[in-house]
Amino acid sequence: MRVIVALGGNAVLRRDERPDASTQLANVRTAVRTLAGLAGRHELVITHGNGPQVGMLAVQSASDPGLSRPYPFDALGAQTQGLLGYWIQQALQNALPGRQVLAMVTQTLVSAVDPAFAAPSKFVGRAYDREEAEKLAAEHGWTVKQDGGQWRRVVPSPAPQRVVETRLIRRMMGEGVIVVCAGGGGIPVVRDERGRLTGVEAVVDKDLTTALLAEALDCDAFLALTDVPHVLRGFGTPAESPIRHTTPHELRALDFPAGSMGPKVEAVCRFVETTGDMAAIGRLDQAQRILDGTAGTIVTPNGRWPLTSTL
Ligand SMILES: Nc1ncnc2c1ncn2[C@@H]1O[C@H](COP(=O)(O)OP(=O)(O)O)[C@@H](O)[C@H]1O
Ligand SMILES: NC(=O)OP(=O)(O)O
Repeated sequence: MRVIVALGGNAVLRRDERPDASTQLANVRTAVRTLAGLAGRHELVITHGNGPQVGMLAVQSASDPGLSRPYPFDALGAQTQGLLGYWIQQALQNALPGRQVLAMVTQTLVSAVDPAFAAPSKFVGRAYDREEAEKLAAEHGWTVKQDGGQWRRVVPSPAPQRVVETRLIRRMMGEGVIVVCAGGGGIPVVRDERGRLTGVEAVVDKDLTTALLAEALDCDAFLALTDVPHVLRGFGTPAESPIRHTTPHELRALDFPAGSMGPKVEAVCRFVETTGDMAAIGRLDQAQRILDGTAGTIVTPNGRWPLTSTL
């Protein structure tokens, strides 16, 4: 099977952890144990989040007295692709001697007139209490929003339209290379009327970009891997219960929070609706069990996995 895996931000940096390089690298090495197992059985493409990291770089840039203005988010997104791509690539090379691994810097095309530019929604960086968040917002001109019990900065997150380097990713896969790409949803760029690309101030949702790429690369399965074993019905209520096997239709009838589970559910539904293949949301360390059908929230056109006829 050709499998695309979107590695959640939580896999690299948990909310309760300090963002030291050593902590993130240790988490990447743990994540890669699972990914290396998948690569032994399947053709694998890996994408990853960058919310915590891109927010941290933005804070550093905003507080640098030597700069006349902070670095724009396309540049910060490129930095996170380089850093996380490097860690993932090296950990995979060490885990899979003899396999070719390539972390690519990739751009994601968005529309310059996407309404998301006027309505920031993507959480980046660490969480603050309300007072601190509002103080930082006033100081730096940020928009902040509530994320669970805390507050975080939000930035525009336009819809991904195409991964610019899709053909090159496909070519590398054809050579047997394990490709790491579309990190942080890809560096957001727009194309002008002369075909030239320019970066824009945004952070694209990595699950939505992964769905797009999964389709463009003819993947058989799309796994959105995070820190929860299932999507929960009634999340946060006493009646919450895991959704195990489902359809896009059933999932779309439920409500999910915009900053976290919402885009994941939207991404897996789109992939299944467009391709008729399988997508799933679940815990990173259960990735192979998800593909076997014994873990995670598995989404297929008829709610069955492995796919069987309903006739
Ligand atoms: N209905 C739900 N079922 C399960 N988790 C949910 C649900 N709604 C929100 N969440 C939250 O979504 C989080 C995963 O989303 P997110 O933090 O964006 O993941 P990642 O950064 O790993 O991609 C979970 O840790 C959980 O707190
Ligand atoms: N860019 C992005 O979607 O990052 P997270 O998954 O870390 O939020």
